Amino acid sequence: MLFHVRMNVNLPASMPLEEAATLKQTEKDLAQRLQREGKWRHLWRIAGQYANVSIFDVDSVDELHTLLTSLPLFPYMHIDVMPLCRHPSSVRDGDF
Ligand SMILES: O=C(O)CC1=CCC(=O)O1
Repeated sequence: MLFHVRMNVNLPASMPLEEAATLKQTEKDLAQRLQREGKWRHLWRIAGQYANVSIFDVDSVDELHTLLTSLPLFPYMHIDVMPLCRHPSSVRDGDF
């Protein structure tokens, strides 16, 4: 199942820089592991914003929920999820 996910990150200004750096590094390590596993298929920065657009390929809504809520930055993100299905006019076979 494919999901389009938008994540807007909003770290509190009061957060110590070292704590923010550790959170970002932990997030990066997990995000890169999930990309290598094929779960996090696309990760794009939205230009000019501390936000990303991602495509996840997971087995269920529950798996997506577990994955998103386990992200180290989850407490500091606003997340919007859109489930995707195949467009009848698409020329791709789904393996993008
Ligand atoms: O910087 C972001 O958009 C939040 C984030 C998601 C994966 C990652 O490494 O950072």
